Amino acid sequence: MITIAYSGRGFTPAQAHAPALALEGLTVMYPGASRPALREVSLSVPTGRRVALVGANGSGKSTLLKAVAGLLYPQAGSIRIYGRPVGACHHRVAYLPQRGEIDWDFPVTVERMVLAGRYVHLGWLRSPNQSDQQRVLQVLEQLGLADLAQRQISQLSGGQQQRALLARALVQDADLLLLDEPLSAVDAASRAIIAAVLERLGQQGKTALVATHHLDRLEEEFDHIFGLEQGALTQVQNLHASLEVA
Ligand SMILES: Nc1ncnc2c1ncn2[C@@H]1O[C@H](COP(=O)(O)OP(=O)(O)OP(=O)(O)O)[C@@H](O)[C@H]1O
Repeated sequence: MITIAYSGRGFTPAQAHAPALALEGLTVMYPGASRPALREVSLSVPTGRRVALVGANGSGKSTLLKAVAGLLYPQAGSIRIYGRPVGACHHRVAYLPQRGEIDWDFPVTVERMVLAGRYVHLGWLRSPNQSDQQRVLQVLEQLGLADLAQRQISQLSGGQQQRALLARALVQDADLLLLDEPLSAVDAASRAIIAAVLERLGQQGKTALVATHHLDRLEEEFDHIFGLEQGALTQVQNLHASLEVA
């Protein structure tokens, strides 16, 4: 057994040498659907890798991320995160939903929205303290959002909204990041910022699974590609010969 430190309520054991994520025969069916949205998907993501999840609309990318985030209950198969079942280490997993799933008219500032990413570390009794605030400001700075901290989220552009969502996921200081279309609606400058963030996460030993339709720079921005077609895994590609997909 090993333990991985995190900046919140203590330590949670991770299984020694376990991959960041391991799916075995994962099958998900939405109520009333005629066929599964995910069909017996098995894959393994080693720690510290950036993985692109690609596929046409409706191929199951969001469903896979939601299942790993614990938002959907699979009909069959297993999900292991650092060797543990979903929910055993929820503070370690940060999920960035598609931009369209957020109510951007909700009256809250960018800073408050991003601060919500720290709540997983607070528990019932602790309010955000100065170090939580500092972490938020640091990430806002990193993502070029510091000047917008006090702006209402309804007043952000699409690309700024996308960066605010990423900021909320980053302040969680999770080890596994599940990012659903973080590159949608972003311009070249925002994309460069997000790519730099992903690279840094990899250097810090963090793992990112990213659903994306942006296929032009996969080789520069990711270590592996997983392809989905109608809910089935069709492609596993190792972009860097020196790396091995488990
Ligand atoms: N809440 C839901 N209820 C019923 N069916 C759903 C639901 N969400 C998704 N589906 C179906 O599950 C399948 C996979 O959808 P999913 O959103 O995972 O695809 P995706 O690859 O993320 O698509 P996109 O690229 O458009 O985001 C599709 O056939 C979709 O219609």
